[in-house]
Amino acid sequence: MGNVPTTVKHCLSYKQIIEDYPWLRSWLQEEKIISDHDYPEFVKIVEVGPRDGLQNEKEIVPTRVKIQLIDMLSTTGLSVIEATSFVSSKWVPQMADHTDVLQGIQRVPHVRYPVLTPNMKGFQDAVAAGATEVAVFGSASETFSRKNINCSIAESMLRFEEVIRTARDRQIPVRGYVSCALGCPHERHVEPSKVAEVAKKLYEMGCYEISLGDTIGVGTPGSMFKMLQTVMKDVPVNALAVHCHDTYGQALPNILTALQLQSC
Ligand SMILES: CC(C)(COP(=O)([O-])OP(=O)([O-])OC[C@H]1O[C@@H](n2cnc3c(N)ncnc32)[C@H](O)[C@@H]1OP(=O)([O-])[O-])[C@@H](O)C(=O)NCCC(=O)NCCSC(=O)C[C@@](C)(O)CC(=O)[O-]
Repeated sequence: MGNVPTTVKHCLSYKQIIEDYPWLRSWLQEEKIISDHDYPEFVKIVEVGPRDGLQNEKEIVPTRVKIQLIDMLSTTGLSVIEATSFVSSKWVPQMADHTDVLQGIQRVPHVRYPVLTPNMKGFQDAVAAGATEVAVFGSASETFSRKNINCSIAESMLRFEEVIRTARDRQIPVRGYVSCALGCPHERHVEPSKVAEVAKKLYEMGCYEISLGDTIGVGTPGSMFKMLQTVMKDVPVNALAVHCHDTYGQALPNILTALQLQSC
């Protein structure tokens, strides 16, 4: 079989391979590389545009436009819309109107509107503004952690632990992000084992879902496959999500790879 397994593992679509080489199906199933279904029957989309998109706009988008955007998104059938972030306005002035945004939107029943909270101050401000779901955001890269949230990975875990514990007491669900899951703007390569370590900590602390972020969009189907296979040993696959930036046009192939792994 030569190096077929490696080829297969890094291919975008197993469906095509099985059509071309039907005899491979049983081997792929035995190796748990595919299941009977090629994709999960249900895919949840967490819309992050109002937060992750608008936080990067050079010109600050007016609050009323943000509210209008979220209200329009609420009518599309999405079940989760990340609305804003309660971070320092000195660091991210684009999100300084977080309270007005959260209080200005028309909440639609069955749509959830989580917000980012990096520490207890962010959490308390978010709850005071009416947040009913929050997300903490860590990193698998030490340098990115310091540059993004001004603390080491270890320190961030202590901050998040307090946020998660307090949120649990108030029955507020917490989602967790791991940035730089497929590469870092400063350290370049990030070991999948480091991603798994941070993801596992967040999961064990009580995050109901861990979103693995390809923060700078350098991932490929191959690196996504390898990283997810490692993380899936430590965190149940049904508690994992991917967050793929499209910097080099690889977001959709990377998401497709993740979906195929999810259905294995
Ligand atoms: C995390 C902090 C707040 C720490 O900021 P810090 O400066 O280290 O905080 P500090 O504890 O030293 O406090 C300094 C000042 O900040 C204030 N402060 C302290 N906390 C808050 C808060 N929550 N909200 C508002 N103000 C806050 C605090 O009150 C104080 O005010 P001062 O006394 O100087 O007037 C800061 O580093 C920060 O805001 N960073 C911005 C991080 C950020 O928003 N990054 C972008 C989102 S992450 C991302 O995009 C990745 C993701 C999630 O999308 C996934 C992916 O793509 O991979």
